[in-house]
Amino acid sequence: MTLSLHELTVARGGQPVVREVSLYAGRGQVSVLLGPNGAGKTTLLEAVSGILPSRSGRITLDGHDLTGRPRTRRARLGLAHVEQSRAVFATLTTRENLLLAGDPDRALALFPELAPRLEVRAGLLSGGEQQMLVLARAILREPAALLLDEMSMGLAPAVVRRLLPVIRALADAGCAVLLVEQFAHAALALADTAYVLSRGALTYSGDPGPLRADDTALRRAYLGEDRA
Ligand SMILES: Nc1ncnc2c1ncn2[C@@H]1O[C@H](COP(=O)(O)OP(=O)(O)OP(=O)(O)O)[C@@H](O)[C@H]1O
Repeated sequence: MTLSLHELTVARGGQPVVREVSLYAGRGQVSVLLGPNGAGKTTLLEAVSGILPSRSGRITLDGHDLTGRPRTRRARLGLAHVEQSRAVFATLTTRENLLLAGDPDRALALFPELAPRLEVRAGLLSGGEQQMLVLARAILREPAALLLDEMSMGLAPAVVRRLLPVIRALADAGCAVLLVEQFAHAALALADTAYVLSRGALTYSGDPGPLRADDTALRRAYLGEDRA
């Protein structure tokens, strides 16, 4: 499945905060969306999954037009969104949280760390364990495309290093992953394609190589000095 945005514009409080953004997240690929705070990354993901309406432009998933469709319809077509809020059912156990999405054993194959925590209420898990749970729940639903918003926020670098290969493996299994990340270097190391958003518009699209190789290129894109 390919997730495709064509000249997507999204407004917040009457102001466009994502402006005519076109990007592709291909099947089997990790596409990374970087950019400074307030650039519009979360807004863009929320418009793609249907939390927010888009003002103009088009969103398609493998040719199916998602634009204007309700969130549930987008999810049924295979689009999953792991939000920044890292929402788990806090009063349910880890096992119960997993059962709502699929077979807990499959989740444990991805994250064996959760095995001793199965009977613990999800609200009592550490931040890293909660993120594993949230990711496992999304993966159990076998999404065609997965949007990940700041998965690593507030987590120790060692935990982030643990999560990123799982994302890579998910893409290798055929999922189209669109990853919003603060840890630019770690995300770029994983990426097949990179996009940089600055003040609502794309300033870089394509090969992550130049951004990996040269901090100046990344900084210029963040500052909006390179219009793609
Ligand atoms: N609920 C809201 N109402 C009005 N404006 C908002 C709202 N949420 C965010 N904004 C504004 O929209 C713009 C984009 O914010 P957004 O959260 O999408 O950026 P971001 O790139 O995800 O940043 P961050 O990395 O800080 O999460 C910002 O200028 C922000 O102030």
